[in-house]
Amino acid sequence: MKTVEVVAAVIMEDQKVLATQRGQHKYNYISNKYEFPGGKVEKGETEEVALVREIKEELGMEIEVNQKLITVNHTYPDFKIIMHTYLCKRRGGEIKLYEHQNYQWLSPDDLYSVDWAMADVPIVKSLTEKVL
Ligand SMILES: Nc1nc2c([nH]c(=O)n2[C@H]2C[C@H](O)[C@@H](COP(=O)(O)OP(=O)(O)OP(=O)(O)O)O2)c(=O)[nH]1
Repeated sequence: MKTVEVVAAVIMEDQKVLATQRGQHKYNYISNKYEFPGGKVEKGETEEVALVREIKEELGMEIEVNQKLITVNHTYPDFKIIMHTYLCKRRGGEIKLYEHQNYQWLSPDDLYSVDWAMADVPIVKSLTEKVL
C-alpha cells in the first residue's frame, strides 16, 4: 500500500483554528472533508519550508511556522498517510481559496461541528487537550 507523507498547518488566530474544506476527490472518504491545509513535502525541502510554500499556493497567505504538534499515522482503505502538524500564525495576506471550496475559523466549541477527514480527528482531539 502506498504511503504519503504530508505536512499540515494548524493556523490559529484569535483563539480560533482554520479548517479548510477539500473539493471532490476520487476517494469519497476524502471528498468534501475538512482538513488542515498543507500537502506533500518536496525533495530537498524541510517540513517547515514545505508548509510555508503549500499555504502560499493554496490560500495566498504568508505564515510563520511555530512548534511541531503531533504526527498522525492513519491507514485509509487505499493508502497510508503520515501527517506532521505544526502550530502556525498568519503573517499576512487574505485567504483566497485556490484549491479548497470553503473555510471556517473554528472556536474551541465548534471544533467538532465540521466533517473532518478521518486522519485529522486525532489532531483535533490533541488541540482540545494541549492548545486551546
Ligand atoms: N493537506 C492535508 N491532507 C490531508 C489531511 N488529512 C488527510 O487525510 N489528507 C490527505 C488528503 C490527500 O490524499 C493527502 C494530501 O495530499 P495533498 O494535499 O498533496 O493532496 P492532493 O490534492 O494532491 O491529493 P491526492 O490526489 O494526491 O490524494 O493527505 C490534512 O489535514 N491536510
